[in-house]
Amino acid sequence: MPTRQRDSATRAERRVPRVLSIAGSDPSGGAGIQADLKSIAAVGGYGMSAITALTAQNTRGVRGVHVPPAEFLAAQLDAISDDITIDAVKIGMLANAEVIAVVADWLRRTAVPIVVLDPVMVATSGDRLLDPEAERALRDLLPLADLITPNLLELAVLANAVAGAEDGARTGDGAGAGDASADAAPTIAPATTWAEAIAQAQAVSAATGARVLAKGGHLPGGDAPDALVHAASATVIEFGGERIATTATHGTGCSLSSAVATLQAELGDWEAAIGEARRWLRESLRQGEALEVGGGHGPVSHFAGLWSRGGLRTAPTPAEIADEWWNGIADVRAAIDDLPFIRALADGTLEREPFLGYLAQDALYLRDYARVLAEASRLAPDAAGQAFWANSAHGSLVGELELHTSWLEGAGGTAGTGVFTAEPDAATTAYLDHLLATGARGDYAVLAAAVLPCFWIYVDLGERLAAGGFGQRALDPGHPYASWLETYADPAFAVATREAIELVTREAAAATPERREAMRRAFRTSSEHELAFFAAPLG
Ligand SMILES: Nc1ncnc2c1ncn2[C@@H]1O[C@H](COP(=O)(O)OP(=O)(O)O)[C@@H](O)[C@H]1O
Ligand SMILES: Cc1ncc(COP(=O)(O)OP(=O)(O)O)c(N)n1
Repeated sequence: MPTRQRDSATRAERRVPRVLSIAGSDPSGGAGIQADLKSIAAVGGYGMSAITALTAQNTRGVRGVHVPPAEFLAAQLDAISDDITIDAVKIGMLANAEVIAVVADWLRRTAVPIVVLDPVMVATSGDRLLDPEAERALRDLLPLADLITPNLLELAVLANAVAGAEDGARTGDGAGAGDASADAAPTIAPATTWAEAIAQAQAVSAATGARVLAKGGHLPGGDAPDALVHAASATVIEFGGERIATTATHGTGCSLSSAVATLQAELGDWEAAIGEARRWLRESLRQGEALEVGGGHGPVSHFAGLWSRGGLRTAPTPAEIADEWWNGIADVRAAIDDLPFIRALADGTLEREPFLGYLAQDALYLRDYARVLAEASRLAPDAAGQAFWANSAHGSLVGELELHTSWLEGAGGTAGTGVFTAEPDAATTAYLDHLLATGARGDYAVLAAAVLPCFWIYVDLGERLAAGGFGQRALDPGHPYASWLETYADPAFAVATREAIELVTREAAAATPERREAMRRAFRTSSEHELAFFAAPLG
């Protein structure tokens, strides 16, 4: 047998591999192309399928097989490869010698970097699914694969076949599958020990040049090991694992091989790809029975892990989150608008004492707010977030405190020394406690949501004050607090606020529903503190 010389470990990694399954259809959805497409998607690939055969089967067994003309399979394969770059191919059920010839011809013409061949040859009952001619054709296809993934029965057939091909040896109780004169397939004598299975895998790997994944799903006992065997490098990598007690094992071979093809295209490392595929399959096996599909051997639950970790609902977009959060504090915003402090600030009737008291509390607030922003910068997952919050911390300290100091100098709070001596009131303390505690909990997303209302509510108020939303007096240059009101409408702060909203809502869109809800709660709580803060001077 010719061997295939290539080293797939050096291939470039692909984040979302484009993976083609060449396999039969299982209308019950547990095996064949249906299982392959689910598996490819579940482990992060883009799945495609060229159908070799249609079966009529369910979880209890196969009732019939219809094989469309082989030329139509060739047309499917060419349609895909003429247009799409294929990162990996998984080959499953190949119904007859003609179909195998089409696949072999297409593989030789198409430079697919990764080929995983699951030799679907024997039903779990032990019945042969391929006639002797097809078995011989399949044997010739083996060297075109990078990885062959037989179960114990198939491994025994392949080992007999390669032994028969090399020395004409007869094994089992009949002619080897490689014997062209044999019309009836011999009874299969699968390995009875794991060591024997590994020896068979070594023989198949040596004869084909491909790696062989010997699968222990059909072994008796409490273990379900697999072993990656590569004769050329004399390596045997074992993957141990307890057998999972479940009847939902239909399509495990299909699912594993397509997951391995996908992960190999992403990771470029067979051991890592198989290890990850097995972890995913075992998680899916554990949840299979919960699907309650069929009365026989049901399917594995291909997406169980994703569903439990990522949820089932589509995540809202950042813009939708912004709308939801902003509308969710409409009551708080309306209450702020109605505050005597805001009304009096707008129409210029606010007494100087409560105004300066407000500024003093604001200055105290901003000092710790800057610390909280610096903590957000420290926790930010990327440089953009890190820089944004660090700049904001700087702006909060320098810009705002300078302005406050210029208003407060000599006004009692600073005693003319420039050193601020006022004490934080209850509203300021409560607000800062909330922010500092959120920062101390170390969840960046929740902290970022908590600091957002101070940007957003402030800018919204400033823009509406500047637009005359609270009366024309706020626009009058003779207004007693005109220079202060100008800071509310600072365009640079509006730009920073838009950036803050984008940063936070993008983080929320990528978060789990639970985390997003924690963010929303933090945002709402800070908004309520904003209300209390504005209410305090006249409260
Ligand atoms: N009950 C089980 N518990 C854990 N792993 C299993 C179980 N049944 C099958 N597997 C795993 O599923 C994969 C497919 O194995 P196998 O059933 O031997 O192949 P096939 O589906 O081709 O007959 C292997 O990784 C095997 O170890
Ligand atoms: C259309 C089709 N292809 C393959 C199989 C067998 O799948 P496999 O994953 O090897 O199956 P189990 O023996 O684990 O069920 C099939 N049934 N149908």
